Amino acid sequence: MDEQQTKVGLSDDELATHPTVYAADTLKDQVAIVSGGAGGIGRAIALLFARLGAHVVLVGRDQAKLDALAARLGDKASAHVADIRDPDAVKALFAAVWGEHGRVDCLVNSAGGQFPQAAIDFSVKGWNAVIDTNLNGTWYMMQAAAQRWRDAKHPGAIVNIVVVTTHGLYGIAHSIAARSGVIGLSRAVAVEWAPLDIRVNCVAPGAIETEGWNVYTSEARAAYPRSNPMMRAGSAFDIAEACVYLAAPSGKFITGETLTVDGGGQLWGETWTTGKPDYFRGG
Ligand SMILES: CCC/C=C/C(=O)SCCNC(=O)CCNC(=O)[C@H](O)C(C)(C)COP(=O)([O-])OP(=O)([O-])OC[C@H]1O[C@@H](n2cnc3c(N)ncnc32)[C@H](O)[C@@H]1OP(=O)([O-])[O-]
Ligand SMILES: NC(=O)C1=CN([C@@H]2O[C@H](COP(=O)(O)OP(=O)(O)OC[C@H]3O[C@@H](n4cnc5c(N)ncnc54)[C@H](OP(=O)(O)O)[C@@H]3O)[C@@H](O)[C@H]2O)C=CC1
Repeated sequence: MDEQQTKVGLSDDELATHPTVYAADTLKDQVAIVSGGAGGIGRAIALLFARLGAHVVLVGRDQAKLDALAARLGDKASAHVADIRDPDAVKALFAAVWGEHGRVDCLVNSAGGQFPQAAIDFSVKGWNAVIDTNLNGTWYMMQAAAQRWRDAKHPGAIVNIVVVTTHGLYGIAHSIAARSGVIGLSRAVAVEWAPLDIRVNCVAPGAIETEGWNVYTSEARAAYPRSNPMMRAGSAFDIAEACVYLAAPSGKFITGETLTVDGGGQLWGETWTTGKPDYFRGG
């Protein structure tokens, strides 16, 4: 953890007024569950989905954080505390939301994260914490959403926020493993759940400036904007618009796909979350 716990990324006011390509009624009357909904990327998603007409159910572990954002959004949002790693809590969440709204149209899984560390030093507990959060937790949410949609004969769309697993992100091998699992899982159930009219896609963000970056040192963070050919970081709003694209009718013929939003970082550039080892500096 860095000593500098600074505010990074766009403010709520900036997110709420950022120009968008989408029409104001794109998600009219829909209900969207957003895990990690009060986090950096999740709150951008929540603010945009609400702007486009959806009611957003914000999910996380911190009631006060969720309540603060829900208060800002008024009747466009509600706050539900749940740890996605607890399958019973996840079931209770879906029961409560269906009971309250009688529908869910979309699930965005943005809850997740990891700590940066050389893989060779991972403890069993640390490995399990990251796999449990990012793979198991995401799965509990996906399955609970799909079971409800099947039982109600209601169509649905899932968008899983993952990381770029192909190239260029070092120091978080546990998370790469978990997210590769989510991408594979999404491709598998995209087929199994097509008969249920459920689409499942992923968004893989590159370096997106959010408060989530506070788990990295200032040295590592300073290099992130130079980790792609655009030579800048992306914003949480870029990810929010990608999620709308996949969740809304614009994505109606897309399933099992991973949309990478990384300024080309998977093609050129490297991200060392633990600092670049001398070995790779050349010389
Ligand atoms: C461009 C860059 C890419 C950016 C990508 C992003 O995602 S940005 C957004 C990123 N946002 C985020 O990543 C935020 C979300 N991240 C998190 O909530 C946590 O990182 C979590 C996913 C591990 C969950 O943790 P949790 O709630 O389960 O609990 P816990 O904290 O108690 O840890 C459990 C165990 O893990 C181990 N361990 C943990 N830290 C370290 C460490 N520094 N060192 C070594 N090991 C560590 C340790 O074994 C610990 O147990 P111990 O030894 O304490 O008994
Ligand atoms: N920012 C970036 O550059 C990138 C981010 N990502 C991924 O995008 C997603 C969102 O990241 P970002 O918004 O930046 O990070 P944040 O840390 O800001 O947000 C993550 C959110 O997840 C919630 N969360 C974590 N664990 C749990 C849990 N067990 N149950 C419920 N909620 C949980 C946290 O809320 P609380 O702690 O209150 O429960 C937090 O609000 C993450 O999966 C991240 O790894 C991927 C690539 C790059």
